[in-house]
Amino acid sequence: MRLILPLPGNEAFAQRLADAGGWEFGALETRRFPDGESYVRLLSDVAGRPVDLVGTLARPDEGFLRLVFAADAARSLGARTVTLIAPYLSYMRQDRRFRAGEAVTSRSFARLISSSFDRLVTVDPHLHRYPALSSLYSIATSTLHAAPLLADWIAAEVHSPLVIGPDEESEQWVSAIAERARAPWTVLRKVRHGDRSVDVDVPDLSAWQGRQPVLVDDIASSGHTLIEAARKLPLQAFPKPVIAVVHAIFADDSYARLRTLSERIVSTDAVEHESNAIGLSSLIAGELSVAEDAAEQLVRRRRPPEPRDEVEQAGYDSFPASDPPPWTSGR
Ligand SMILES: O=P(O)(O)OC[C@H]1O[C@H](OP(=O)(O)OP(=O)(O)O)[C@H](O)[C@@H]1O
Repeated sequence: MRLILPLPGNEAFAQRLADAGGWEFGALETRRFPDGESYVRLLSDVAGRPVDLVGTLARPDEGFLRLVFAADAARSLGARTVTLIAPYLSYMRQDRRFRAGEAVTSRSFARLISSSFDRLVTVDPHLHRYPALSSLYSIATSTLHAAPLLADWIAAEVHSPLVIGPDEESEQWVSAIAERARAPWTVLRKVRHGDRSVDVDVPDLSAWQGRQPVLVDDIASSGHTLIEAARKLPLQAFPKPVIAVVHAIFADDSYARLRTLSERIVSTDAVEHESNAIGLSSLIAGELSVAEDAAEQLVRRRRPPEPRDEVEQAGYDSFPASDPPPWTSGR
């Protein structure tokens, strides 16, 4: 049976995923040594099983090493496959060198993840200049889409909506949501000047007067794109917009600011946030169930297991492990 293992902070989502698929919900122990290094211990038997590490990657720098340590531990303890379930995939926006000398972090991050996992499952990654995750990641990838769920939420909750995307690049995504929600749609024009600096230009929307604007976006990061758009819509005598996003990062005080500028804010649970109203666990569980065989075939080409080291040969590679592990004492 699949084993769902949550990274710290992802327990609630992982539990919903395990429940949706009828899979075992496992546990990891993590802590910091006094010197700041990470300690990771798997508390569930992984040998011979497909193991799914669940960790949304908002604020990835904080937990990245323990994610890799957990994956490598699962692999060296005999997991059949090790999958990363990252409902939000980080480091997708620095997809080229915008200025001389910059690190193209999307490539480096993909290489690091690909070296520890067999497979990646994610939802609406910010694929702007990459055609697909497979052009970036060297492991099996599944890209899932929240657009139908957003559309169904809009159709059920908003009377007479007008679906609005923040920039011209969102046109395809926004039109698909609007079509399913049986609503008209349009896009605004956005120019980004910096991390927290964007201009949003609202074209003449008078043809849709009387409708409830619904701003949709893939990510609310600094929140400034949505803040600018929400500030400007009432200038054309529209009511405050409803806002629906996939990835609710909402850095700094952007959520509080947006609440004053909007009628309602909702998000998927890809990133845990108080605005979460649209669950993704069934979508992901469906993908894991349907694609299980195909995915396992794809990952057969995984590299051979790492050589067992001396500590493992001393007898601590089988479950349950001795408690406490002697080599961690005295640190
Ligand atoms: O909350 P914010 O900090 O404003 O960021 C969110 C916005 O940024 C992204 O696009 P981006 O402007 O990076 O454009 P891109 O499509 O060129 O990557 C994303 O699609 C959102 O529209």
